Amino acid sequence: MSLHVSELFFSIQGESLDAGLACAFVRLAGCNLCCAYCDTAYARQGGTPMEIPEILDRVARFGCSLVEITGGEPLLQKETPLLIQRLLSVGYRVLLETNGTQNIGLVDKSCIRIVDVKCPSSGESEKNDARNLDRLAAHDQVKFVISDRTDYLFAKKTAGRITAVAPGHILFSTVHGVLDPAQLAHWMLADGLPVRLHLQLHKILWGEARGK
Ligand SMILES: C[S@@+](CC[C@H](N)C(=O)[O-])C[C@H]1O[C@@H](n2cnc3c(N)ncnc32)[C@H](O)[C@@H]1O
Ligand SMILES: Nc1nc2[nH]cc(C(=O)O)c2c(=O)[nH]1
Ligand code: SF4
Ligand SMILES: [Mg+2]
Repeated sequence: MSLHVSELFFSIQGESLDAGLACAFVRLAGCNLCCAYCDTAYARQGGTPMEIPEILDRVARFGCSLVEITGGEPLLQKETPLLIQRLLSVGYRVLLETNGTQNIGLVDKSCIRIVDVKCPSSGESEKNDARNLDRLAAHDQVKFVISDRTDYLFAKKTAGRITAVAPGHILFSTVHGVLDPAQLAHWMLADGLPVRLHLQLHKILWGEARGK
C-alpha cells in the first residue's frame, strides 16, 4: 500500500502554534473540497505513489524533528494514520492539517491536529463535521480562515462553543491577499476575543511560491 504524495519539502513552518520553526512537509494529494481561496489547488489531484518507508527516509534527510502532514486533504487516504503513527514512533513531533470533514479520531492522539472549520466564503462550510469539535484534545488547534465580516461573525459564534482547547489554540487567519489582517485585528480587539490572530508566515517570506 502506498500514499499519493504531491510534494515533500523543508521550510519554515508558516502556520499553527509551531510557526517559525524549521519543518519537514509531506503534502498528500487529493481533496474532497474546492475552497474558493485554496492556495494549493495543484494538490487536489495527481500525486506520486510512495511507500511509507520511502517517505520516512525522505523526511529523515531533512534532519529536523518537526513534520507536518498536509495536502490536499490528508485524511482521505487510508494509510495516513499509519504514516503518522510511524513518524511518532521514531520520535517526530507530528502536525496534521485537516479540513474538518473527516473523522480526526482515526489519528493517534499524540499527533497535533489542526482542524480547519470552513467559513461561508469558502463555499464549503456546510461540509464541516461538527462532531470533530468533540474529538479535540487539549493540544490540538482549530483554525478559521476568514475573507470578510460574515466569515468573522461565523467564526466568532463557532469559536464561542469550543471548550476542548484553550482560546489560545483557536486561530483566526485571513485569506491571504483578500482580507487586510489589520481589519481582522480591529474586529477581534473590538469584541475582546481571546483567540489568536494567525498570519501565514511563509507568504510574508516567500510569497505564493510552491514547495515553500
Ligand atoms: C492547503 S490546506 C491543506 C489542509 C486541508 N485541506 C485544510 O484545508 O485544512 C492548509 C491550510 O491552508 C489554508 N489556506 C488555503 N488557502 C489559503 C489562502 N488563500 N489564504 C489563507 N489560508 C489558506 C487552509 O484553510 C488550511 O488551513
Ligand atoms: N512554509 C509553509 N508552512 C505551512 N504550514 C501549513 C502549510 C500548508 O500548506 O498546509 C504550509 C506551507 O505550504 N508552507
Ligand atoms: S480543503 Fe484544503 S486543500 Fe482542499 S480545497 Fe480547501 S483549502 Fe484547498
Ligand atoms: Mg499552504
